[in-house]
Amino acid sequence: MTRTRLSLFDTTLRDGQQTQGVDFSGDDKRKIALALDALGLDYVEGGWPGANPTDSEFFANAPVLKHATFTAFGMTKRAGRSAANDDVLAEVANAGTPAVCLVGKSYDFHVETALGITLDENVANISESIAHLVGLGREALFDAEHFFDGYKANPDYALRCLDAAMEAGARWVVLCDTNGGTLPDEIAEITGAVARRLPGDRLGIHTHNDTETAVAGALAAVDAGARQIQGTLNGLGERCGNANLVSIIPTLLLKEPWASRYEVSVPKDRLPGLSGLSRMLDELLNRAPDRHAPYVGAAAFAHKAGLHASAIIKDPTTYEHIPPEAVGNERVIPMSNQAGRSNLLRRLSEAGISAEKSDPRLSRLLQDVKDKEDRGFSYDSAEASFQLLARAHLGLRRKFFDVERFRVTVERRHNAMKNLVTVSEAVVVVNVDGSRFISASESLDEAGSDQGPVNALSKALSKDLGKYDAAIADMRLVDFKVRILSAGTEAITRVLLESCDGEGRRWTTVGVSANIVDASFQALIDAIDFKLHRDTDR
Ligand SMILES: CC(=O)SCCNC(=O)CCNC(=O)[C@H](O)C(C)(C)COP(=O)(O)OP(=O)(O)OC[C@H]1O[C@@H](n2cnc3c(N)ncnc32)[C@H](O)[C@@H]1OP(=O)(O)O
Ligand SMILES: CC(=O)C(=O)O
Repeated sequence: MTRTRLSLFDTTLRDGQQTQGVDFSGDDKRKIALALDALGLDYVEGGWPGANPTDSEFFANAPVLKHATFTAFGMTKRAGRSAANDDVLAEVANAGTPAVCLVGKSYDFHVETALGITLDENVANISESIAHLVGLGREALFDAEHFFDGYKANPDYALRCLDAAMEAGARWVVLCDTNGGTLPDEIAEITGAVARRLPGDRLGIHTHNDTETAVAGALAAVDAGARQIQGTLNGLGERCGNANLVSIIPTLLLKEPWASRYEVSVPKDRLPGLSGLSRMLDELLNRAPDRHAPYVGAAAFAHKAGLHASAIIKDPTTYEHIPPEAVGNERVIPMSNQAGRSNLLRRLSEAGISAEKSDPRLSRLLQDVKDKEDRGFSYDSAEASFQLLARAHLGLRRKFFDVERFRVTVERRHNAMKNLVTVSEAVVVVNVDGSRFISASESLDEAGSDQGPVNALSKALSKDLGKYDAAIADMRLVDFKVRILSAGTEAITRVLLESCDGEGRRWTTVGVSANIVDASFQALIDAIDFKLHRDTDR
């Protein structure tokens, strides 16, 4: 069967940049554009030249893409001037990209209310803007803003706008569900109606995730005749985001009937790079990756329940829709109160700890995990603390250091500049091989900002561990989560700490106590202990 070619258009650097809280630097943009190109996307939209200095500079020093068509974004010209004399359009065209995508109105309400011009003027603006770009030798794309809402209100006018773009030479006209409120069945119905008028591969789809159906809407549009999908990495985008290409790409390559019906520019053998690409974007944005993201999330192949884990060990296809390696992810069998011996054995083997299934210590370990989870511990998240607990039960836990005592004080005082500051001070006394080390630290960073009591404790604890100083020198805390839980009639605090080392490895530890500082200290000790076990066992 001949497969139909779909075009993949990435707008992470434009619509993704419209996400609240996302602010790419020029360097971020370059890294992302090159990574998208390496994955094999057809188009990389870099932003809006002229809209802000970062985008202008990015286009002035454009990355050299090997495969993708580098695309600038802009809007149709304003009424009352020619396309050649519109300064906003001129900046977009002057970026010199091989392709330009222009957004334009296709909803009569928007033309009259947002632009305040006549319906005919808007059609002329679309037509003249696209013709201008084509005259400059550029490939032109037309993003028909609010197309679905416009079609429902006035189908003749919405179609007239598309026709104007097509007749002026647009390579693609893209139906945009700008407000994200159209559900997949309606997207399919309207896209189908348009596709019957515009056969061939010139119709695209651009969905937003306001009803959490952006991916489903994009796929429904393809089924109905759209041949280009616009989307973003990790579903970034205005408000609730755009269609997530990190979900769409593996669906098109691995799922039936999509894989047999359609062909995309991303080769299947590059899919294992997808999880890394998704995490790289989060890293650039300094965001914790979504653990539950389909395909690429750390929990996307985590099998928590005992029944699942037991079957997975016999055959992974029992509880997995695809092999995790296909998208560069990995299987995880977490430990928790939902676990049985199968989870336990699998988890131990992944940690490089061997044990016989009949070993009676395993039952005691399993019971201890369940008892501790009942008291608020969470070994499902805190894999490193689980490994230390398992080592303790199996007689494999080494004693690197002993904490004799610690003290933390929190003080609000005036500093030398007469400003009120809150400062925490911590003192920790540890024993290493019979030698006693006393360390003190305070919570102010180099800029004089208070980083809190746990930071002071962490610095004091890692300040002097004698012969282990070098082994923990590259360690840092990257995430700190606190949750108040109830255990019986008491409120207790659970602290989850995520640590990282110079090689980029991350691990999570847990502490539970009625006292937040004590809970944090337990998690800190586990974090250091885990690193020492791992690095000194290598
Ligand atoms: C659906 C989408 O997501 S489209 C992408 C939207 N992205 C962005 O807006 C991000 C980048 N935008 C910007 O930096 C700025 O809005 C700029 C530089 C483009 C324009 O800035 P300003 O000239 O100050 O205008 P402002 O942002 O206040 O308003 C937009 C103007 O564009 C006009 N406009 C909006 N869409 C169109 C269109 N398709 N064609 C022509 N004009 C349009 C509006 O009517 C408004 O003009 P008015 O104030 O004279 O009514
Ligand atoms: C063009 C665009 O981003 C939209 O209509 O949503």
